[in-house]
Amino acid sequence: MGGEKNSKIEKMDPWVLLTTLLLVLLSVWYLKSRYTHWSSMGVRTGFFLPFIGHNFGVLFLKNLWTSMEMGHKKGIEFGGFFGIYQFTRPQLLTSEPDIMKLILIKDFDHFTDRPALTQDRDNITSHSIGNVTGEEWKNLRAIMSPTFSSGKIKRMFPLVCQNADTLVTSCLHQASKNPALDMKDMFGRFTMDTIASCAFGIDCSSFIREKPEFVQMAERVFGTSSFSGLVKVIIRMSLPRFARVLGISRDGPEVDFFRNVVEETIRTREESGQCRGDFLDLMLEARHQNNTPTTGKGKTVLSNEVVLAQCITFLSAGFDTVSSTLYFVSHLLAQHPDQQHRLRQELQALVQEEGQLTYQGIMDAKFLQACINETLRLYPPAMATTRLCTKPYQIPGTRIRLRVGDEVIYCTRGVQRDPRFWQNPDKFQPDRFLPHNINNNPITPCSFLPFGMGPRNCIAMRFGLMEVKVALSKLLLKAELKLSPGHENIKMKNWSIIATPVSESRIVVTPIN
Ligand code: HEM
Repeated sequence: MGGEKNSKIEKMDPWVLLTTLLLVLLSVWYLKSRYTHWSSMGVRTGFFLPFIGHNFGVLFLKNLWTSMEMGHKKGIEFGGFFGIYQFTRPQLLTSEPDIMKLILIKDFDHFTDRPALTQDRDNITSHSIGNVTGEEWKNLRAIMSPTFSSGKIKRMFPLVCQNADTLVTSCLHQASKNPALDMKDMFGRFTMDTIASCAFGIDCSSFIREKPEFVQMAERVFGTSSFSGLVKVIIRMSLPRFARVLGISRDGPEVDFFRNVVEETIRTREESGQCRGDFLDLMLEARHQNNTPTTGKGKTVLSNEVVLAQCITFLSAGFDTVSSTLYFVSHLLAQHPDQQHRLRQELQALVQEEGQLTYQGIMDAKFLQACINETLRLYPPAMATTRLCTKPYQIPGTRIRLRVGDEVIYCTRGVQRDPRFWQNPDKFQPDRFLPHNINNNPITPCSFLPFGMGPRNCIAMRFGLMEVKVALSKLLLKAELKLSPGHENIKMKNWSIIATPVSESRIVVTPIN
């Protein structure tokens, strides 16, 4: 047998042998040059596999948030920095708020971009404010920011109240048959109706109609809440050419559906001059202002295609974040009836004072804000904050030199439960966010950042908070929330990029007389 093998090798074409040897040597050289990136700067990496890098963690760990928390702990164990390879792409995880403060705020001009979800310019997402880079992002953010000012958000208060009233009526109606309601589903419908109304200018009526077309198409946009969705995102981000070959970076039919909706609405509004005060109106207003900046190519930034990209972004960035937060806060209040009682008293006092819930009353309510902050600390919907190095950067006090394209990751969930910055980090204690407690015990900068931080934070923070505050307040004024047997603990989807409760997450809703 051995002799047969030797004779096979002897018979091999010397060119084949030479090419194989060359390929092996090239692979070794390539891997060595790739995988010494962090060790050459003294950053520890722990165990990883050639070509796959640290991605094996995603395959063997139970869920995404555990991997985030482990990453944060590794960062602490390794002296503040954990060098990661996403396949061969280097990512630097830091566990230190001081470093993140430099990256997100002080030295932001070196980190203006976020790793793009897709680099394919044919994909509508590539025009999204969350994805565009450099000057294009600066221009777009400058145009869009006024759209999210408190004055403009206030104009949308009645639209949000209308949808919250429908949510409460539907909850009470369903609770009269079975009080253990699937609140993930109810909050999902409220959020969907609100985005449909505020971003697309249409009435979705998802409480009345079973799965309207808008909802079916929106669900395709949220394809990231499964394991396969997560794998697609990783491939799109790390291996864009491969993603193109596989056809997973192309727009799906849902984009055509939303394009038709947006173009039709724009046409109707331009013809009729009708205004609803929603995001679409505000973007059209910005477009019609003479001073609309242009891109380097002389194209208007807010073309129909760009407006469509932002509407789809509001849908993807604003759906799970808001509906999950509503679920988490309701669950935590059902778990802590004393805190629920305190919050209801604050809301009842507001109504007594003003005769009804007002925008200002809700936005100024201190204990309401504290309960939501504490929920967002324990369950931040976006589990990590990421930035891309856009200008070479030496991290002060270290040997770490970041090159253009290197990625920095910070585990929001890890730092927000880090005992170095929070007492009783896993306990729900809204009081820690009351103004007098913050004055006595200030929050470490960058240890609480559910909406990100710095110039590229969540542009819609005020709007998202308003949605959560309005829906929660209206619900608590009409109903008591209690834990449902079998649903005592929050169960989360394992592979959703946005922290999301599993389907059929129930809470008992009892009307208050
Ligand atoms: C509770 C609700 C929400 C939470 C916790 C949340 C959280 C976040 C976070 C963590 C980021 C990244 C920030 C950073 O990198 O520093 C972000 C960005 C963003 N969010 Fe939100 N978000 C919420 C609601 C919304 C809503 C309702 C919308 C749209 C209507 C929205 C639109 C966006 C957009 C467009 C960006 C990208 C901004 C940019 O790159 O300039 N978010 N959000």
